[in-house]
Amino acid sequence: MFEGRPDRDDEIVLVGRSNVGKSTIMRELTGHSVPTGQKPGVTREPNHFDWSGQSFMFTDLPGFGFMSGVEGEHREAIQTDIVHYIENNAESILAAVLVVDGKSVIDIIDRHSDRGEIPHDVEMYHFLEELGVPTVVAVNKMDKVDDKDERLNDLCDRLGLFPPWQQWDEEVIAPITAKAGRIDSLRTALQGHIRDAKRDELLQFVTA
Ligand SMILES: Nc1nc2c(ncn2[C@@H]2O[C@H](COP(=O)(O)OP(=O)(O)OP(=O)(O)O)[C@@H](O)[C@H]2O)c(=O)[nH]1
Repeated sequence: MFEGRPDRDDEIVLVGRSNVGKSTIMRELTGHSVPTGQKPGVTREPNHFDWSGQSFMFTDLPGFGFMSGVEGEHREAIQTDIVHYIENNAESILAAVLVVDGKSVIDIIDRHSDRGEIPHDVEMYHFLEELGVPTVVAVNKMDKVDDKDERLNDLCDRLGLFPPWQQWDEEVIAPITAKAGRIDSLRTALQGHIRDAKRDELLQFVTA
């Protein structure tokens, strides 16, 4: 099990396959320097970061899926820990960011579907939906994608969202290039979810 969660009322979690750019996004969002690198699986334990001036924290969860040098069994255990972490802290999670690699996400999803498996990204998206955690899908590495609209429509299709993707823009689907600091759509989506969550909290307070 993961240990040492700081005592914060609210948090935003980042999940995604290894090497999709979660650490890079975290650095862009919070300004904190985190280990990033070519080697998949750099993040094995949750990393918690404060967002300057905010009362909540960001939690970068370990990458799931393939990790070089990590045995299948250990990989499974990390995945179980991720699911438990989200379940146990669902009450305090304001929003989740599911990060995917825009360049490879459709190929990876389809490869697993073709084998009769449920792709991790799709499973995670539905898991978060079932828990009622507002989720933004950050489609990273868009600098490597030529056919942006087609790719994003395909992704909507695989996640069970009706295309065109533009109707989910800045709420569910956020195309970004974290490496170049282009994450505005993610910021906008998160701000919207934080506002909604805070509004619900205040509503509960006045109706209690
Ligand atoms: N082309 C491109 N590369 C990117 C982008 N964002 C991140 N990368 C690169 O992708 C690689 C992985 O980035 P990380 O931020 O370490 O990924 P991670 O998801 O934290 O990886 P794990 O720690 O393995 O889970 C690095 O080489 C980054 O420079 C992007 O927007 N475009």
